Amino acid sequence: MTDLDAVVHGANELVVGPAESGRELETVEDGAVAVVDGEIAAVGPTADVTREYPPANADRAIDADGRAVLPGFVDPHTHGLFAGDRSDEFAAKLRGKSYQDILAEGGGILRTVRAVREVDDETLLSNLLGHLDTMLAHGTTTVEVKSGYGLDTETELRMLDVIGRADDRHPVDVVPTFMGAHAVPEGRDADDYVDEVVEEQIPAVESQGVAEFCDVFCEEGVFSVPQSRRVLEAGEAAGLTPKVHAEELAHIGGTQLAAELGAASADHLLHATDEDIDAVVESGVTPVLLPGTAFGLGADYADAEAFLDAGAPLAVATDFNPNCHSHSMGFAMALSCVEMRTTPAEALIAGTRNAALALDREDGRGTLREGAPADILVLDAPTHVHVPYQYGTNVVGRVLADGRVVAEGGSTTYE
Ligand SMILES: N=CN[C@@H](CCC(=O)O)C(=O)O
Ligand SMILES: [Zn+2]
Repeated sequence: MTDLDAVVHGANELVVGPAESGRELETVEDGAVAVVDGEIAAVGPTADVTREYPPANADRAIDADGRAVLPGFVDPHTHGLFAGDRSDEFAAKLRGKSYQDILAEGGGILRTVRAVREVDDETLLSNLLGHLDTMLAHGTTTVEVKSGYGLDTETELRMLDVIGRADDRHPVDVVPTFMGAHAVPEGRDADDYVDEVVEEQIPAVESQGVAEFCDVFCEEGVFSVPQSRRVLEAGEAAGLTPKVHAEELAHIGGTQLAAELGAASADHLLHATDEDIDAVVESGVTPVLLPGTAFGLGADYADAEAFLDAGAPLAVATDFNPNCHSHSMGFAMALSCVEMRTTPAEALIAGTRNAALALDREDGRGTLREGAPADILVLDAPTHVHVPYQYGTNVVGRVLADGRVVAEGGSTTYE
């Protein structure tokens, strides 16, 4: 006998996933979804789904009662594991200090590195679990988390170990990325540090099997394109799929590097050119835009429309980190609409199915199609438009991860 985990029925609007065009949504009016063994078993009109899967037979029957039902949000770019407090830098930026000034004075990433090296693993784990709870209550069911606040072999491995432990313990699916090349440690030369990343850190990460992706901060004054290429090629040889922080503060060619290496994603892209956009489309790299970062930096936003018009599977992420302290994909989608002029449907696709593509997830994640993991949101609102429309408000009423209710009314409920 199959185990009918859940039936969610009576949705005013059930979002199945992107329609053929990639920019519009396939939705069902008065929709329902049935979950068997943690996966979507059926999706369609309530009358059809409940005929085959009667809610009375389910472990959990949820009457959406005229609300919207969506796929769980996928956040494909965060630095969600850290220690310390950098709220004073937020205030300093408001007084005119730049992100680069702060980093050059030993603040920013380097300050978080000092804080992470000082605390024990249990503190790191409890910090991350707390952030995952907040993300989950805001509808995120899959999140990528990078290392990169260790900048030495021991601490990078500690971070990846904690990320793995958090994934084992928490209902959010956590995808681990190694980012030893996040900054040049204090007192070190960039080339010399790249040698360490390539010769020591990557082999250690490979031998522990603790990361899936390898990312690099390819940026003026941080790692050049040749240095980034060395890191990413060594990562690839160790089985780590490349990702690139590209053209965030200046244009130096990180996007072309991502295209050349067939990276899973190129992220930030505030200064991407038309040639860069063509290159990501031709090479199948997923562009990940981080509007929360532009918001916090007071920078110009990336040109989302140009990526969409070129046919790219545009993704958005929170970039949650001490410099961009937002856990909320809903806020990222609101900025996507208001500041980058995407439609609410494009923003939702960017934060669900396309975000899953940026993490190389081909299991239907980010959709409610048959066979996909049953990560389901029931909003406290009638349509997906309310996610960006009610900016600053958490409209996620209930969250199911793998078919189990794990958050309700803004709080987690899992055991
Ligand atoms: N730009 C590099 N890394 C992060 C910021 C990390 C930090 O400031 O701690 C980003 O993606 O925005
Ligand atoms: Zn980042």
